Amino acid sequence: MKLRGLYAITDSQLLAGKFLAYVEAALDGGVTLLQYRDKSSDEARRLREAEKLRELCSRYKTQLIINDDAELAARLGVGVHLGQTDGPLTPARALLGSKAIIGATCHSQIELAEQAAKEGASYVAFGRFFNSNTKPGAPAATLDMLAQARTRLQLPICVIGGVTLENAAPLVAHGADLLAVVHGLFGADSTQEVTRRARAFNDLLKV
Ligand SMILES: Cc1ncc(COP(=O)(O)OP(=O)(O)O)c(N)n1
Ligand SMILES: Cc1nc(C(=O)O)sc1CCOP(=O)(O)O
Ligand SMILES: [Mg+2]
Repeated sequence: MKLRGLYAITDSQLLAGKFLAYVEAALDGGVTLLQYRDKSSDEARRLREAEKLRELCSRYKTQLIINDDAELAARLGVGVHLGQTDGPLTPARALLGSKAIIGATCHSQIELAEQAAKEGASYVAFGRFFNSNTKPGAPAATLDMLAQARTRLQLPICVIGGVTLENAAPLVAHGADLLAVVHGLFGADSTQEVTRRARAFNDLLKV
């Protein structure tokens, strides 16, 4: 499967009180990957919420990705996204199997992406491209770096960090396959607006 489209990422604070309604609204508009990102240490809640998301994703034929936690991903039979300090890719690939989607954070370093490709990543993620409400301190990445990465890498490229409908077009023009978005998607006043945004992000990626 070609990984291209909207990559929706959940945020427990932003989605408090409307978690499943907003996620379903996004899925309704079209989501290629949905990442469950919860930085709390409440493991029971994480398992409960991830199970609900797996059910929703299966209904909408969307792939679920768990942030940070390869064991939870293995327990649910879904994919995982690992940052540079979240554990190595090779054992995660062995744990999850050859078909699982495994993503790797590469900040703005193409060498990290080449290494991730060798270790079995399914996609590589670069960022942060713009100011991010969700992760203001993430290291910055540039469009020039993205264009260079596109010429050097065969893997799908994901971009992240402050991505909105207003600023995403140049990212696509410079080689992005997956637009990873928290606020630019879920920071909306209604479920209808979430669905509209999801459709509009996907339109930007149609070739
Ligand atoms: C698609 C995607 N790209 C990058 C990240 C960031 O991962 P990481 O650097 O491990 O930071 P946290 O998200 O764990 O705070 C991501 N989650 N998803
Ligand atoms: C989780 C995350 N990682 C980033 C990185 O650059 O690695 S930026 C980021 C937050 C993305 O949320 P928003 O779309 O609200 O900016
Ligand atoms: Mg992480």
